[in-house]
Amino acid sequence: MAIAFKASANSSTPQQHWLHSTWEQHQHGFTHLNERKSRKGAMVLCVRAVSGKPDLDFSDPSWKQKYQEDWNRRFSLPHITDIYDLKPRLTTFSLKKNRSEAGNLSADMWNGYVNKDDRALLKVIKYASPTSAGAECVDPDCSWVEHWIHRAGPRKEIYYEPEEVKAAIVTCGGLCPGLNDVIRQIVFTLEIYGVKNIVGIQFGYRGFFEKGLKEMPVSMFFHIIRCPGRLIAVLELQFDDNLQLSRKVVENINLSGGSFLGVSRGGAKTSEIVDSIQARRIDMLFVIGGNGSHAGANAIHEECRKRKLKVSVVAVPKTIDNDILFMDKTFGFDTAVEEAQRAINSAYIEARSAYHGIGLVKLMGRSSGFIAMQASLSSGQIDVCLIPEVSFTLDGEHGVMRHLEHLLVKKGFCVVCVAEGAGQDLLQKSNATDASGNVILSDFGVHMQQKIKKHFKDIGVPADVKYIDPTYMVRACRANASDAILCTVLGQNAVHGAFAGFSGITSGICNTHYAFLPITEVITTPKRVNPNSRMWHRCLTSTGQPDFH
Ligand SMILES: Nc1ncnc2c1ncn2[C@@H]1O[C@H](COP(=O)(O)OP(=O)(O)O)[C@@H](O)[C@H]1O
Ligand SMILES: O=P(O)(O)OC[C@H]1O[C@](O)(COP(=O)(O)O)[C@@H](O)[C@@H]1O
Ligand SMILES: [Mg+2]
Repeated sequence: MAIAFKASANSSTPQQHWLHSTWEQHQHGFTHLNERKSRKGAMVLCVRAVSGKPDLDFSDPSWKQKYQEDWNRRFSLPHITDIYDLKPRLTTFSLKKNRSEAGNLSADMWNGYVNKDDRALLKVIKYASPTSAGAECVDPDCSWVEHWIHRAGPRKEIYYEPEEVKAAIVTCGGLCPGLNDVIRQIVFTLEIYGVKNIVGIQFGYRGFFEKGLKEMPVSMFFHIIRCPGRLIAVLELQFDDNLQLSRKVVENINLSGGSFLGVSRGGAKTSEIVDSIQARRIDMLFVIGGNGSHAGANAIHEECRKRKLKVSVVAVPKTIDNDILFMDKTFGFDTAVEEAQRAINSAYIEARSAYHGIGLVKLMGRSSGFIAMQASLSSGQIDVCLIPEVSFTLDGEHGVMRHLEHLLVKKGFCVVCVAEGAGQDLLQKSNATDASGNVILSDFGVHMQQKIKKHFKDIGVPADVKYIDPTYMVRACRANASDAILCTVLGQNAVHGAFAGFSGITSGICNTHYAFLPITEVITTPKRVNPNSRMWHRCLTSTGQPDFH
């Protein structure tokens, strides 16, 4: 496909405008309803939250139009034609196989492609008041404002010649159930377009430049070994530079957890990565990762633009923490919640069977308590759930300890679930970070265990504390059915996005619809549990716990 550069490249990061972040403030409960009440009254502070940006003037009759224009601009998808004069060609992705008719349309008219102007609404509730549970308002009157996002899926026209494409896949950050399902679907879909040159990058971004880590076309064997009472399939990988990723190679990788390509933290050297992309002549890069990986993917996308490389960088959000903005959920989260049930159930059984038993479970979630909240809700066995988004006190009349005393009197036992990032304000801070720059948290689970033991000893009440920290067990496993389906759609859509010519985008499920979003918009801050949301209130209803203040 012939390429001509445009005279002036568009600015590719439409962001940081006057309205930026108001939506996030609301979506993530930065103004806790109780805090608002106790300080100035709910109405006043909610308004303060949305009008935090000085340029947001609601007395301007055209504020809504300006807001929506700004929104549409922010959520427009960066495209390779922003820097190239490039004509599309008809897609090679055919939906018409063996199809004679679809609904009322003749076979000729029906094509099943997503129109480039198709949009989905991100939010569908009209809140009557800023005090409504979970209200996400733009202005003090909670006016109805449409937030449109782009629909994902195959387009009729594409911007790459499939036979000339070299596509690369990389998985970064921590493990997450479903990584292999996404890799597999990306490979399948690329092949259906007609791509023959597909490679895997080993062990995250460092696979681009670290010596000894080559592109990863591999051979794969399953060995069956027999343990007492059961058969275990062990995946053995053999590295061979001459093989390509193909349907045959990845066909069964979804049967095991982890990442077929390997993952790692750190090693985000954008310039070296793009050197490597250039040297390897990669046209499409699929980055499967969380917030950090997305920031890296966007930096790669920007650098490719700067160097005027025709490369589509498309991300797929992965994280068991479910902490990516705008997404209904990220793949792996459901599975992690399901796995967490085992730990909670064991803690319940231990506590229930002991005299004054107290079960304590710590679950992953460094900045967001979604896993702890959902696992508490789904298990129905939790009496107290503590998450990073909601502050609490341990001591005193309204503290957690007093409530545990009360539970022992009332029920004879209790079970507590804490998120990894909870109660950090009660612990000594460490300045340590991991290789990716994520802060290493103090261990609240261990602190809580010691605290409970000491408290009951001090007051002379026997308490049998059983602490369970399942750590990696909630994520080092195969995706469940619901996550496997999500992975399938997201992986396929990522390929559709790349062929449609987008770059610097991610593929997600938002308000039940599959969508493409600019990466810049999803990485502004981690998504967090909104303490004013119905879901958190449901969790409180279920546990029966009071406010610990
Ligand atoms: N702000 C950033 N810009 C560029 N790359 C980043 C950034 N933050 C993290 N990365 C890189 O992304 C990769 C994954 O990040 P990490 O935070 O470990 O996991 P996750 O993607 O799951 O959040 C790492 O290689 C890391 O170096
Ligand atoms: O020990 P590791 O591998 O760094 O992983 C721990 C972290 O992984 C997480 O699951 C999040 O990982 P990601 O950010 O990679 O999705 C956190 O909940 C937890 O703090
Ligand atoms: Mg992260």
